[in-house]
Amino acid sequence: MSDKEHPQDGAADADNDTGTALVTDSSRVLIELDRVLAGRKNAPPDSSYVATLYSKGLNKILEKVGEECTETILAAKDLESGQRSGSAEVDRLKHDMVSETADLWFHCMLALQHLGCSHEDVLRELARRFGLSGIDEKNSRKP
Ligand SMILES: N=c1c2ncn([C@@H]3O[C@H](COP(=O)(O)OP(=O)(O)OP(=O)(O)O)[C@@H](O)[C@H]3O)c2ncn1[C@@H]1O[C@H](COP(=O)(O)O)[C@@H](O)[C@H]1O
Repeated sequence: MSDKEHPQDGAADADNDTGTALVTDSSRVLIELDRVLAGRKNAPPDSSYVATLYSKGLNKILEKVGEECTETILAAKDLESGQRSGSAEVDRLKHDMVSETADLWFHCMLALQHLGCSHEDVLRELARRFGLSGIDEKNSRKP
């Protein structure tokens, strides 16, 4: 089912130019994607990829997060070992790394939405940590 068949998506009906414009505003694309993910909760289970994963439940969503995590690790290893290849090959390996990371981020956002959280909660946590040394932050987690 296309976005046109999900009226709750609103701006997702826009053409590919919108997708290109969103790349220049990284928080905007997360906001728009979260809005689509939230809307899919009311969609029939077999009407889209996201609706299908919601209907299959948390274990299936987490299985996808795990798969995408593994695929991201493999892409990172391939990119590192291909660094001395020709530039066209390095470009391809970088593209694979970015693509797998996008899959991972997407499925993490889906897991967050399924559990009543959103990317904004994660951004707030990153903002809270910003400027705090990793060692100090780790120590602050200890009871
Ligand atoms: N950003 C994404 C996105 N990134 C990755 N994917 C899907 O995530 C899946 C990645 O899993 P795999 O690489 O394992 O591919 P697969 O073999 O097809 O998956 P399986 O059959 O193994 O489950 C692919 O089906 C991708 O299409 C995404 N699907 C949807 N979105 C966004 O979510 C919106 C809603 O999607 P629908 O619910 O499908 O309309 C879309 O408009 C997009 O903005």
